[in-house]
Amino acid sequence: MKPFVVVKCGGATVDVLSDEFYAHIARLVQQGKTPVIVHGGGRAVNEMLEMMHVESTFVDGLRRTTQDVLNVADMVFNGKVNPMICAKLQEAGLKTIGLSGCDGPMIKAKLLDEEKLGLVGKAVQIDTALIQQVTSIGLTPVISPLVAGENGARLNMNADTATAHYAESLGAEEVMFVTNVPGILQNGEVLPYATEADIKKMIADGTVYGGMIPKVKAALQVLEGSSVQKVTIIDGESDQAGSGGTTIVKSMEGEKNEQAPLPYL
Ligand SMILES: Nc1ncnc2c1ncn2[C@@H]1O[C@H](COP(=O)(O)OP(=O)(O)O)[C@@H](O)[C@H]1O
Ligand SMILES: CC(=O)N[C@@H](CCC(=O)OP(=O)(O)O)C(=O)O
Repeated sequence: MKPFVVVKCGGATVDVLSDEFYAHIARLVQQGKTPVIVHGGGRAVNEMLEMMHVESTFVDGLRRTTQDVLNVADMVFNGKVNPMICAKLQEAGLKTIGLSGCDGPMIKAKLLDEEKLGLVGKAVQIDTALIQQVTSIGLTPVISPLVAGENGARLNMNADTATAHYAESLGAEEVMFVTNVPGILQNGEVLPYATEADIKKMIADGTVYGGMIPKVKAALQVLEGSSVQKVTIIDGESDQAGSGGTTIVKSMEGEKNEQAPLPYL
C-alpha cells in the first residue's frame, strides 16, 4: 500500500495557501504517496460567528462549543472551507472527496468536558477504513473536523487533534501541520527541531500558547508509539510549501529522521 501523508491545513492559513502548496500535494501523488487532507477553519468560524452575533471563547486553544456555535461551525467547515480546498486540489489535478469525521463514522466521540468546553468531542473509536477505500480508487480525501457523538449528534474536535487520530490509525509515514507561521517561534526565531521536553517547557513558560498548544500536543501524540516517522509544523503561505519549518522529535537521542540535526541549542 502507498504510504499515507496526512496534511493538516490550518484555518489561519487556509484562504491564502500558496499555489505551490497545492502543487506539492499533487506531487506527493506523483511520488507514489497517498495524501490525506484534514482541515480546520477556526478563523472562518470566528468571522461567521461575529457576523451572526454568536459569542464563542477558547480554553487552551479549544473552542467552547454551544449548539449555536456548532451549527455555524458545521456550515463553515462543510459548506465553505471543505469545498474550497477540494476545488483548489482539483485545479492542481487531483480528484477529491469531501468528508467529515461523521462519515463512516470515522471518529466516534464522547464529550471531552461538557462543563468547560460544551459540545467538544474526545475520540473513543477511530475507523479509517473509509479513507482506505476512497484512496484505493484514486480519490484524495479532504476531511473537516466534526466528529460523531451519540445518537446521530455531531461534536466539534480541534483539527490538530483529529489529524493525530487519522495519522495514527492509518499508520501514516509523515504528518505536516500547515499553518500561518513558519514553525515554532522562540524569541522570534524558527526552531528547526523541538523535542517533547522543549515543548513541555515552552508551554509552561508561555512561549507556546493558544492554537499552537493543540498543534504541538497532536504532534507529540503521533510520535508516541505510532509508525509516523516525520512530523513538521510548516508555513503554507510561502512558495517553499512542504519544506523547512519545525520538525518535532521525541528526543534528540535515537533521532530517526534522515536529516541528522545539529546538537540542539
Ligand atoms: N511559539 C509559537 N510559535 C509560533 N506561533 C505560535 C507560538 N505560540 C503560539 N502561536 C500562535 O499559534 C498560531 C497558530 O495556531 P492557530 O491559529 O490555531 O493556527 P491553525 O489555524 O493553523 O491551526 C500562530 O498564528 C500564533 O499566533
Ligand atoms: C474544539 C475546537 O477547537 N474546534 C476547532 C475546529 C477547527 C480548527 O481546529 O481550526 P484551526 O485549524 O483553524 O485551529 C474550532 O472550532 O475552531
